[in-house]
Amino acid sequence: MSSHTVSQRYLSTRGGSYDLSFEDVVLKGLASDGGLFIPEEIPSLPEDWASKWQHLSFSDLAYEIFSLFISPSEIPSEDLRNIILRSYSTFRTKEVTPTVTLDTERNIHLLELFHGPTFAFKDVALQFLGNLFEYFLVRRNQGKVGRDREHLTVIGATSGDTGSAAIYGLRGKKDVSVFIMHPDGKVSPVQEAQMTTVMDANVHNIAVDGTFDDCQDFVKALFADPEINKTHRLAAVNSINWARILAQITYYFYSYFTLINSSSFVSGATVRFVVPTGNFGDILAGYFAKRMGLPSEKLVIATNENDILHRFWKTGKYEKKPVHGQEAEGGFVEDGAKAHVDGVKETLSPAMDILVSSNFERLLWYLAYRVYSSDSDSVQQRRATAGEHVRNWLNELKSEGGFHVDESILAAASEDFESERVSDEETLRTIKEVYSWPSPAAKKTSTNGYILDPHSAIGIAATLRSIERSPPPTTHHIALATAHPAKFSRAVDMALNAEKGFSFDKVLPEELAGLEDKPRRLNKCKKADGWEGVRRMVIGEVEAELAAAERAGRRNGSQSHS
Ligand SMILES: Cc1ncc(COP(=O)(O)O)c(C=O)c1O
Ligand SMILES: N[C@@H](CCOP(=O)(O)O)C(=O)O
Repeated sequence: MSSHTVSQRYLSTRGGSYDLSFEDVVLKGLASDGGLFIPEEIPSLPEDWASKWQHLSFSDLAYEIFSLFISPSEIPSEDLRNIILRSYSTFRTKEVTPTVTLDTERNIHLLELFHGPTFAFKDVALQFLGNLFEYFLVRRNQGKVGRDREHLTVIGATSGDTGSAAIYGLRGKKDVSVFIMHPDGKVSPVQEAQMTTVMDANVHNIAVDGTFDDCQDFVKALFADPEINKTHRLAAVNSINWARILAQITYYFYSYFTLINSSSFVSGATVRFVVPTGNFGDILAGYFAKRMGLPSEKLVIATNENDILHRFWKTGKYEKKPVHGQEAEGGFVEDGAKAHVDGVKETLSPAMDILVSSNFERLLWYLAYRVYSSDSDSVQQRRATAGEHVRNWLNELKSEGGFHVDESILAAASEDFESERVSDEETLRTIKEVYSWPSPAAKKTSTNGYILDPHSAIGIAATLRSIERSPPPTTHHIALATAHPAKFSRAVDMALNAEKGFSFDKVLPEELAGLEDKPRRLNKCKKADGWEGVRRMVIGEVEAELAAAERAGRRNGSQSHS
């Protein structure tokens, strides 16, 4: 796929092929058969990529990567460049996603992904996606007024970070309403305040008395519902949306270049990325980067105690509920003192309290494509076979609560990935330990040591285990720091409150100070009312919002976008 042919088309992981363009899949989110969109081809890198891209800025690099997937016939180059520049101008550092060194001896680096508006990695993709939605809508709505204007109803589920990043990416944008469901009381206080203190009329928060998985199920049910799809154009902000994955590919390349441009990197050394994982979106972007040609020896999945992915890599079984007492790397899966809600354990890394990882379906398709087709099959046959396997696995997950893959699939999965499960206890220990490291990264902070958020700490704990298998000096580990510690005061305080000179106030950026005291707007929804209850709420609120916008003359097409 070159940047100057027509844009490539997209397939569904469940076997459908709808001949859709990039714009179609971005606006549609989920395929009609319930599957996730994947590009027909994973583009390979231009021959001179390493020398040509090595010193590019983050935005220029993003442009080069996105251009391999989006042709100028869909988004003219100048427009794509502008969207990218606008998206990353909101970040607090010039590098957008800097990589810092935590341990010079052991070659441990941290890819800091929390310098965007909401202090989490989601900003990298959601600032871009927000501007992309706006771009497509402006183009589609030219010259249209009132109810003729296309209006997007964005629906998302969050365990805390996607919600705020989506809200900040979409607040105040014309022709878009955004509805974010979060599990009531299960996101951190800062995350909840970030979402619910945004007063723009197009932002709607819904607290569901269930888990993140319940919210994610509601999203998928709404996308599958013919009734709301007839009257509303639904769009997705979760990583089911292909644009989320695409945008996350950039920082794997950018971090790789930061590392090889540094004096600590010796030619021929290998790189491993370690990724705190829940919904499997972030690490899937790393998989695409690797498949495109980025030299990363392994991708290490780091889960918290909600370890469905880790259990898969150990056993080949993808099962919602762990068997009580089942053996797992790093300990036993057992109830302990904390609550289990519908199979999800509440941990100190709440953004990863996820039972079923939605993007895993995309990887399953690639594994089935590779393992189950023979060279004599046509590409169409191979795609159909992969889709059929994914459909069967997902049906089994729905009906039986799990499925089992054979050894060849597990072996293929293990070629690119390893996995680790990290307990709460180890998370706290890691935050404390890293705080005491005299690292180059610590020197750049205003605190006495480098402070990890609990999700990033899971990445470092997994890194320390991965180092035993793949030690320095030949291997460098880049662990992804997915959120700023200020978002997760509970874990950070628990780990560091006994440390001399530590005070949480020093961690809190001015943008987040006082947020929790601001007025809030939020609706509540009972899990028992099901996705139909959410549907009623969404339809009612969109109607009220559009009527108010019409009364205020905001749907006449003349007002510029924020
Ligand atoms: C802070 C943080 N770390 C890690 C993750 C896991 O990322 P993914 O769901 O893409 O696997 C999330 C949520 O998704 C998160 O919010
Ligand atoms: N951890 C996420 C969960 C949703 O994941 P997504 O990447 O699919 O949007 C969150 O913080 O909301």
